[in-house]
Amino acid sequence: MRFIPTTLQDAFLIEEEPRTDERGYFARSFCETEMADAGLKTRFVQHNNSFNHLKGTLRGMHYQHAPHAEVKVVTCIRGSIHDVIIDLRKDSSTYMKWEGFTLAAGDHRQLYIPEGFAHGYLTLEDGAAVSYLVSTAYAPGTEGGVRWNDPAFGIDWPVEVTVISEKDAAWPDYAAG
Ligand SMILES: Cc1cn([C@H]2C[C@H](O)[C@@H](COP(=O)(O)OP(=O)(O)O[C@H]3O[C@@H](C)C(=O)[C@@H](O)[C@H]3O)O2)c(=O)[nH]c1=O
Repeated sequence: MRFIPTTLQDAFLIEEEPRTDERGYFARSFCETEMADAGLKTRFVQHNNSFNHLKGTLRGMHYQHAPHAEVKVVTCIRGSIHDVIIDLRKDSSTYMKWEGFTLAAGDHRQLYIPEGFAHGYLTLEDGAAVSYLVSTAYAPGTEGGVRWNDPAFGIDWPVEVTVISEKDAAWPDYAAG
């Protein structure tokens, strides 16, 4: 596995290193030893899947407040998505910065998202599916969100947002502290 720094402190792209032969390939997508050596979290308590009928579906931007903050490791397992993370850690050198990544089925890439980040994604094609590990149990009362088009961040989305939940369309403007 390769751990590629992003522009955001402590967030990484994880690249698998497939070994190919006439049958296809073998690749490690999770390795406790390699991830611990890279300083990453290795204990996860949920493995979630989400499927989206249509291109232009946006989910996010979500986080859980401390002490329920989550590390997430996100993979696109069908189609492709544009995945965006925002660093909301006030003590971070990259506080309030965001970065977007295209993830596609079969690209051998995962996005490692630290605690204290908001996370969301936009589907780039119909039928896109996402699979992700989370390090902390779902705690609905502790959920927070940033609206996808909040001017405080000015996130650049590559396709039009056409499907979004009422909850995600209504997150209030971010109050920077
Ligand atoms: C996230 C989650 C939701 N649910 C329920 C609540 C609700 O009835 C239904 C759908 O929930 P949501 O609308 O919040 O699902 P969704 O918008 O897909 O939420 C997810 O978005 C992405 C971007 C993330 O980063 C995830 O952490 C998670 O917040 O599933 C669970 O039971 N367990 C869970 O862990």
